Amino acid sequence: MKLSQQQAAAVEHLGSPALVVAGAGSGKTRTLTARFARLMERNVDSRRILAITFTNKAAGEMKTRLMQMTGCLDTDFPWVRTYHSACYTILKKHCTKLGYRMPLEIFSSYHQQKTIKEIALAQNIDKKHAPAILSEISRAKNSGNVNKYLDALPLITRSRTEGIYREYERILKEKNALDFDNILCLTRDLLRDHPEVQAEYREKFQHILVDEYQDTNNLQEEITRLLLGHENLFCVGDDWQAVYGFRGSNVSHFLSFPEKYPNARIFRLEQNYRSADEIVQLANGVIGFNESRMDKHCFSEKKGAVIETRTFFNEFEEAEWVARKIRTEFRTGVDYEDMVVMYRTKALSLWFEKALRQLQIPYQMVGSKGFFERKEILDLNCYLLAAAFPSDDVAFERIVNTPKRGIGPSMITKIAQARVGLMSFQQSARIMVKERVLTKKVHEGLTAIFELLDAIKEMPPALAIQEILDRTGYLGYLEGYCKTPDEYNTRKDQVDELLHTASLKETLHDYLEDVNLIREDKDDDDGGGKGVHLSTVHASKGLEYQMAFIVGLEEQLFPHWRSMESDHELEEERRLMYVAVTRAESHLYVTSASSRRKKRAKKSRFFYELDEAMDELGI
Ligand SMILES: Nc1ncnc2c1ncn2[C@@H]1O[C@H](COP(=O)(O)OP(=O)(O)OP(=O)(O)O)[C@@H](O)[C@H]1O
Ligand SMILES: [Mg+2]
Repeated sequence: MKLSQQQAAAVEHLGSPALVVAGAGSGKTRTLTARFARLMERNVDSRRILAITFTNKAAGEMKTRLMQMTGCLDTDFPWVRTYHSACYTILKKHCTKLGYRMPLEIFSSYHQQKTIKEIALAQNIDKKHAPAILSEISRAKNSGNVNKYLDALPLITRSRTEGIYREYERILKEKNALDFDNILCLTRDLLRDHPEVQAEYREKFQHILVDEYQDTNNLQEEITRLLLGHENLFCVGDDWQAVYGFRGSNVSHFLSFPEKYPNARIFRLEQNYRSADEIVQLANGVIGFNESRMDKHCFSEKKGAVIETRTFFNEFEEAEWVARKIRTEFRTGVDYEDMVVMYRTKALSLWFEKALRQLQIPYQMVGSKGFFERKEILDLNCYLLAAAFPSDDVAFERIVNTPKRGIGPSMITKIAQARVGLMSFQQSARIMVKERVLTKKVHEGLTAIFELLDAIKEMPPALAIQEILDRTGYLGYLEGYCKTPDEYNTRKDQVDELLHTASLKETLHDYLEDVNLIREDKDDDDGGGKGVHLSTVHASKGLEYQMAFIVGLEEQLFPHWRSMESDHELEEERRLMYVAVTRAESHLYVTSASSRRKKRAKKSRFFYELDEAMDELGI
């Protein structure tokens, strides 16, 4: 792999922690990957290098790259992972030390929300607060110090959040379950409180490499420090691209690297190898509107970008223009996979999906956490969960009357009331079936469910799903549920997709583990699909495309209304804009609509800033 002098210097550096600070497209990820391969040449065992990526997709790409470079196999790189995935592997091995047992269940966001709502109900708190409370809890955990975080909340929010938090954690523990944040929390506890475990991993990981370091949160930082038994830490990042502050990431870890590691070497890369210089300069112009930022010089030797800003009458015209443009460019030889349509919020994707479909242009959604949250996918996965984890009340409650079997809410209450001690819904229902205390219809319905759950428990996941479909007549039910044949076809396609995903795993537990780790990885896609990418800006991080469309550039949308109150948040939005612009290699189109959902829409301040920067650059 070709490297510049600066990149090579970073790759070769040994003997102290190192940080590569550089703008987008300057080859940070490439440098990190090259360093991995170089360490192998120096006889470091690839299994003893921990390389942290931001998404599962990025981990996959890095592994593929490494395989090409070294001729090794996928399995030779077991520790090229996201924080969550690496921590989960550590936890699985040692969870008994924390009072858990295998198999662990990972709570999906559906499970989290249901559980929080129920607790809120029991504590007389309006369940409409549940989502806010859940994200507060999540931020508290990722802050690294829950109590301190809660203490700093306004009194009312605090008492409400704290009460729910404690009960929520109790339930998780009782169910031997984790949520996504607990994967990190518990790994930290494990490493902190169990010196022998810490020693094991300190000895194991001879080198630690971290990509996208600017978006590390406190907990991840703490885990990294606990794992680091030496000075072989290599981080790369760009403070201009810190865009996860809203989720508790803390760019100060990045900025204070030199203080934390006084003997650290700082490397800077200035040349952008991705984009044409006009795009690089435009991106610099955009970020220039932010007050707080490190200074960086970025340039590119490539010239001749196409940059265009456009405003349309409404969202339909905007989407139609984008779709037509995509078709025209495709005809001139640009592959669909080299094009991306980026938006600030996922809700915007609809219009573009529709316009692309109309022109029969293939597309794929990047970062659509939607898949595992779709009704049909949740239904089927909850069957699998209920089979694998009889204590999972959320899953059992969802499937017990889906498809309808005459087991309505009052019956569910009855089952719930019959529980004693730590008994789960499912256990309670099983006892009622055994004791024959139910009406004929309910008895038969439950019996059928239990026969099904018992049958699929040991099956490979794809077979298990097929069995569920066959025995419950699920597709017939789904057809009745859908309002149009079109909707049914889409949902049916998702079920096929699920069968395919499931067929890649051998055991039910492997499958569920994977689903839950990926499901929560909000920036993942199903990988390898064909077509134009549709993506949130967040999910586009680290990726590159010949041609990029940034759409919906209107006030309230981008910057997002929730982030318009403080300068601090507004700057994060502007960094997001910087991320978006720097995805483009040679073509950049930026669009807005004057009216959206029949309401007047105001052009985004970023739109004007872009125009201003373009004027200055004479583009
Ligand atoms: N020395 C080089 N010579 C040629 N191409 C390079 C070189 N370094 C990087 N590239 C290419 O430039 C592009 C951007 O590199 P990379 O994705 O590693 O940048 P990055 O700094 O990680 O970007 P981002 O900040 O967006 O994550 C890639 O296509 C990469 O292969
Ligand atoms: Mg990168």
